[in-house]
Amino acid sequence: MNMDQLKRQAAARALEDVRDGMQLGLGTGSTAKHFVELLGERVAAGLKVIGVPTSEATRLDAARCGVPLTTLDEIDHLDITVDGADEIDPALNLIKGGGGALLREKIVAAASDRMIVIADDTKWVPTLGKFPLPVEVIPFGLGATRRAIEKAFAECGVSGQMAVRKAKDGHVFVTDGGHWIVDAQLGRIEDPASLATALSAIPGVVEHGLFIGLASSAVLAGAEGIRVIERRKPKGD
Ligand SMILES: O=C(CO)[C@H](O)[C@H](O)COP(=O)(O)O
Repeated sequence: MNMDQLKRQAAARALEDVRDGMQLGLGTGSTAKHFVELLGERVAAGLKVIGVPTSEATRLDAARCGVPLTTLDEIDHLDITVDGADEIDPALNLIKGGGGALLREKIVAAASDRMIVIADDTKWVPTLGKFPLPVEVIPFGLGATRRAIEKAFAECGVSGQMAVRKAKDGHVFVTDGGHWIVDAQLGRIEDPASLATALSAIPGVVEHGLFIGLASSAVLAGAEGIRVIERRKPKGD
């Protein structure tokens, strides 16, 4: 089975949790796209759901697949968000943003009762950080923001090259929100929660790709089949 078939399998497994009447967050990326397509087939067969897309790309895909859409201004919560990830650790902390949609993805995930992460099992890692960490920034004052990011990295015991993301045409990649992304090659992030807090405190940082405590479960498809991993909730949660 190739990688794309594994992604579709993970998406199909997540779809089993979707019930009539649910309000869904729709993720971004090649795995989430499978979910949107499969959801569209169920909608065509009569399933009643409504979705909030996490990017303009997903909005177009969902419309093409006949999935009814709304916004977080029109509804007050989401039942489930189904989204992909670039890395998933055993605590179900994530690196996301490889597709550049991290800001809307995090807003939508945070507005959801549950977030199901769908992926092929190559995304499962013991420690986050091999995948470059995306940090979404305001273009104004980028030099100062980069220095503040470097300081936050040093305080959290990580370091690595940073580069402003470029689009395929060589121009700077611009997010749906009109911001830029700095990708940081950190290698290993021993304490992702502390790094997330430090990055969130920097004025020019709009958002970062560390998703801490947001994923409820992960559906991982691999050669040996599908594994569903539930997040262990901290006491009192
Ligand atoms: O965070 C994301 C987009 O911002 C994606 O979910 C992540 O990059 C995984 O993408 P794919 O399913 O194509 O591997």
